[in-house]
Amino acid sequence: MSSSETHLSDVTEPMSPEALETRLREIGEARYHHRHPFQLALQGGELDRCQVRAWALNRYYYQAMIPIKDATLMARLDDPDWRREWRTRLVDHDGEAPGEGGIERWLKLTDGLGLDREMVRSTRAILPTTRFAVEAYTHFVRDRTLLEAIASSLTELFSPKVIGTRVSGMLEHYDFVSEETLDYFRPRLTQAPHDAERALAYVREHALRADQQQAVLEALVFKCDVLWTMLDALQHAYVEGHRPPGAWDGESGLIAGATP
Ligand SMILES: O=C(O)c1cc(C(=O)O)c2c(n1)C(=O)C(=O)c1cc(C(=O)O)[nH]c1-2
Repeated sequence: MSSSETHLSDVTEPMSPEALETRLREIGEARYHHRHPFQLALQGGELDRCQVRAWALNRYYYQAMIPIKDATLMARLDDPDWRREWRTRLVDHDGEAPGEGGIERWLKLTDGLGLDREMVRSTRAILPTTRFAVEAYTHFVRDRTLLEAIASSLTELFSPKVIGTRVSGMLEHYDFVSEETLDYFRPRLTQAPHDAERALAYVREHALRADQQQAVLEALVFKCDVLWTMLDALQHAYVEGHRPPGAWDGESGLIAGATP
């Protein structure tokens, strides 16, 4: 691994917006979860049904907390134009009515995998690391500058590619998933590029000083670490077999009639 991948070199002089964007994209290339072994195993068909269920169960907590994170961020935006822009994210996840939106579509994924909704929604069986990582993200957005909070969403610049690879790999390799089960991801392929483009425009416009640019780069590194850590936890518990006490046992909380 080259030093540019392992260390974030300090920003000493202000960069142009183009140079800043290049640095952000380099960070994504080196640190985004498209490189994680669990993601590679998921898309490569190397996981069993229990491991795929564990992924969907844990990722539900991320989905459920994203609108809370975005509501926190929105409350800090004093410009109505930006609030209007940001609120589409809430609608994307919560829908306009019960039964709509991204959280509901994620539950269709966990339904399709045979997981009981009450168990999924309660989040009681998720890994402690999943909880800590997702909370770290929501706290970061609450506590850091607005610029850093917005920059931390920039992982979405890289999500359409990993989603495309994940969906096609899962459809190819697992007979227990279908296009319908993976329907969550379809709208993300248009929502994510729109959201990321707006967040990037904000960052390019507002990160002008060297210290601001440094903070933006570090915010993206932080968010890559959040996503990476969530997959590390799944790898440790469900691939290497070190399941922490209280985490889903791979057997309970299944819908009646689901394949064990
Ligand atoms: O499937 C993925 O790999 C992936 C990654 C990310 C991301 O990069 O944070 C998000 C999503 N999906 C996603 O579905 C989503 O709604 C989302 C919101 C955000 C955010 O930080 O506000 N990231 C992501």
